[in-house]
Amino acid sequence: MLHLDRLSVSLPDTGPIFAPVSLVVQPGQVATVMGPSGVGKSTLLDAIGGHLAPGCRVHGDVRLGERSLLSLPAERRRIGLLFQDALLFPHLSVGDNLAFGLPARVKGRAARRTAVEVALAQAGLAGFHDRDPATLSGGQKVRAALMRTLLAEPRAVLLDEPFARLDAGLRADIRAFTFDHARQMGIPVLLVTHDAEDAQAAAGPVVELLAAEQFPSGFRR
Ligand SMILES: Nc1ncnc2c1ncn2[C@@H]1O[C@H](COP(=O)(O)OP(=O)(O)OP(=O)(O)O)[C@@H](O)[C@H]1O
Repeated sequence: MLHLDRLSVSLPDTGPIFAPVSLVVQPGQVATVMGPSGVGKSTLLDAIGGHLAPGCRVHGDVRLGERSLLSLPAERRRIGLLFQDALLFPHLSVGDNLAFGLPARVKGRAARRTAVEVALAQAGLAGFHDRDPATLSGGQKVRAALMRTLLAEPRAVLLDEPFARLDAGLRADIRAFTFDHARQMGIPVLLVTHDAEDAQAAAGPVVELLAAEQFPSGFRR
């Protein structure tokens, strides 16, 4: 279970930028965060993943199970991330991108290659191991990047508008593919989107981030 408990973020020179948000995401559930552009949705995900810029401060708490994540560095939180941009490392082949996500305990060239080939096949990308990521279509890139994220066996996944660049028909397919895979892993998923159809398809709780100034005073700590 991913639990946001009155979570907000201060930037280096500001008070909290959005009103505190509380949310429980159960394993296998996809929750949605919506809100106007610039309100702080990506910043919220950065706070959960441990990727805030120096000088930013987190208010409230983020727990995975019973454990607060806030004292852990990003690499120990085991939170998977999937963004709209920079989905794949351009200097690595598609297969090596997926291998990058594999945990160290999958040892040996052959075992790692097999794990990657299985994931590529699951993503409908059999035979794509040696392809340059630049040659993939938008939907193929999202599927490959999702598999890289899931191969790392994350304990929760954060999705920051990963479908935004896809056209409408493809978007529904890739969205279903993403949610199905995340649900199969039985982990909590948090989706940032501007699209009400994304939120409907996610079928989990929806929270709307409000700018802090819309929130009654007395919140600043
Ligand atoms: N490290 C930082 N230093 C200063 N300001 C920052 C920093 N990171 C984010 N911001 C600012 O914080 C605010 C929230 O940005 P964020 O990208 O989280 O919004 P968003 O809701 O995800 O927007 P969009 O929907 O347009 O992607 C913006 O005003 C942004 O410029």
